[in-house]
Amino acid sequence: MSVRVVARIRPLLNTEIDRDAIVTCDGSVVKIPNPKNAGEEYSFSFNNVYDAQSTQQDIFDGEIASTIKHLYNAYDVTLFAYGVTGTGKTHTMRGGKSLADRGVIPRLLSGIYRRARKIEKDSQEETKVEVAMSYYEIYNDKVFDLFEQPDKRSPAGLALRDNGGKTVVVGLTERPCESLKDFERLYDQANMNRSTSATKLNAHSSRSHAILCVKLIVRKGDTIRISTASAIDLAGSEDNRRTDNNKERLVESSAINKSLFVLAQCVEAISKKQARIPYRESKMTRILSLGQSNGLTIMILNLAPVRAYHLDTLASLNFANRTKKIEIREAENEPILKGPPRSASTITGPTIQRQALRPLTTTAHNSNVRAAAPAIPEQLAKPTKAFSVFSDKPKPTLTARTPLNKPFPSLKRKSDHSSSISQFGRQSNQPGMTQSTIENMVERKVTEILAARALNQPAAPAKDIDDDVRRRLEYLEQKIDGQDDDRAKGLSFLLMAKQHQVHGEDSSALKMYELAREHFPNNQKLEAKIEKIKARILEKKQPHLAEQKLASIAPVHRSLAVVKPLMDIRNLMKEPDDIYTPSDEDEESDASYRTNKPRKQRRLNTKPICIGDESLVLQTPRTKHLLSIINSRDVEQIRRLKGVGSKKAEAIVEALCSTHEEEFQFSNANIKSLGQLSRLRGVGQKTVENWRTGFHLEIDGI
Ligand SMILES: Nc1ncnc2c1ncn2[C@@H]1O[C@H](COP(=O)(O)OP(=O)(O)OP(=O)(O)O)[C@@H](O)[C@H]1O
Repeated sequence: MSVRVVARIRPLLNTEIDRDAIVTCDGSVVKIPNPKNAGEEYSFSFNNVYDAQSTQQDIFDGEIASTIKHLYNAYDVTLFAYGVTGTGKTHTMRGGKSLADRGVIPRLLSGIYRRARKIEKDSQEETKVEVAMSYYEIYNDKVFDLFEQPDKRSPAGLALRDNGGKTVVVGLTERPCESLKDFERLYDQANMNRSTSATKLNAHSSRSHAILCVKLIVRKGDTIRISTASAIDLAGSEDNRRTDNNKERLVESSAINKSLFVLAQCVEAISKKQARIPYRESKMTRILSLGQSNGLTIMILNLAPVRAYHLDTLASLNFANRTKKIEIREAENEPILKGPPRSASTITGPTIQRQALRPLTTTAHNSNVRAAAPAIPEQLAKPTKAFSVFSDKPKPTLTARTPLNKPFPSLKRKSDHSSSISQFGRQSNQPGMTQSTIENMVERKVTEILAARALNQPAAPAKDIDDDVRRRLEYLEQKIDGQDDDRAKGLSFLLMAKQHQVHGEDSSALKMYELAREHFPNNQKLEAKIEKIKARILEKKQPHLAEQKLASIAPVHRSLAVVKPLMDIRNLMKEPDDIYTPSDEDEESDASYRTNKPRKQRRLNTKPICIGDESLVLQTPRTKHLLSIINSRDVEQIRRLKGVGSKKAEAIVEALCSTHEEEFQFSNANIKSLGQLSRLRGVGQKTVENWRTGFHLEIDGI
């Protein structure tokens, strides 16, 4: 099933006037004029469109009410509101205080409790339903628990971890909610902790993405079924040229724009079937993992009807158009069979519970049926990416199942879920899984798990360098490990600056470059960049200056001057960072290995240190650990590296011990670098990179 995308056009606000309205709808099609040619109209078709007269009840009845029964059938549900700032996302998701104004979240909860009471009553209390919630926000790319007051938050926020292919927030509070009243009290209280402020475009603008997770637990006899409804109110993108934002607002808004930019890139990559989807480039996209979760996903595209939003609205419509092509596999969560008596219920315990790791919109908690399958490690339940993309051509089967203007079709539960294949979680739904595929999968997972465990063992100390050098290396490594907060901040300003530049927002880009300045003092490239942008802004303000400048250029160079800005933009898109040049100290040794360039000789204490044929360069903990595994010559350890079976491990050890391997005749034939390792018989660069990245370092951002 594809992501269901519905649009909602908000009414005109008091400050807006009728004749400025440019967005209209016709059935399930949104229409908007071409900004360059008012006579031409663009049409965007969605699963449904709600016009300005639509009420909160209409949206709930049309889109959300039907998801309640899917939740009770153990499907996860993800709802998210997307749109420019001030288009009505919070109004749609949360809404106002009066009964009629309540948004989809309180209505969803109300429906969940109503059904719970009915199920409990009909089963004469044999079936029990419990509800728990967690609620957090992503503010300036940091995750904060909304059950914690802002002044008590740790400035670094909560960490994200990958757990069996799912992104989890570490240390999030989960609270049981026994009744709708309970929920409303907690929800209102948590919303007070949300980061909002007045901007020029919205008096109560949300400055963060808010993610509410409602966990539904249905116990019947020995079976427990858990599903999660995630409701996400994304912060709105905004054009800083229109907002007059001050420095703080500008930083917030750049973080919001950056995450939405990454989200758009993810959707673009998915729709182009690219192998790499840049989920990890922002916390929001990591958490949302659009297209990766099972169950139902509904995106509500909020639109303002007026001309002031013209270009933004077009951008949103284009984004939504691509999003609707993402296909998500529908899969219900497996039941958990009750094992030995539970020591304490996860829900009915003390009022506040801390979770070490918890899945967000995902199904991990259900995918292991331990009583039935004790021999399989639980990490095997890690899912593969579950998305595929439709082509633009409509597929008849899909149209039949997801007709326009119709809520979700009913989802049939598959009857063979308890077969042995179901131990593999989402994989169990894939048709045509042969025994050997399963075995390969098991082997791969076991290898990954063992490699991850191996990584947690302390690295073998390098015996072949003197203490002084080791101390120096350790100091430098610590510096890199700590990611030098200041530098990281500077880099994020640079990234934001570039994003603004790509969008042609020179003034905002300039502000960002200026903010980066204090983190990279005396950086000549940065200073030059700032000067260049200043000149460009001036040129825009005083075009005659630009004309004079152009006139003074020889004709052959003139065309280049016109082409150059375009090339600049292309280069910007290509190059991750052209300003920050890492110093010798913090450059990873792996860089030269990856680019195949001749290794730069690096200096520590001005003295080059040579071991064997290579200069000693800094190695990341990951690289060091990989080399220590290889140099152990232990088949058991090497076998655990990604993609290495017993046979390959033996061949590697043989190559290492071979007297013909002249490359490794130094220092007891230990491998000193990734480059050297890649030249080992039967290895190669790709394999090395695979091994290196195959480790599951449970460190945020790696
Ligand atoms: N359907 C609607 N009916 C009536 N008023 C609406 C509707 N949608 C939005 N509004 C009003 O428009 C204003 C902006 O809405 P809202 O705060 O929900 O926008 P938003 O998209 O969440 O903005 P931001 O991203 O800045 O948080 C509010 O005053 C809200 O009450």
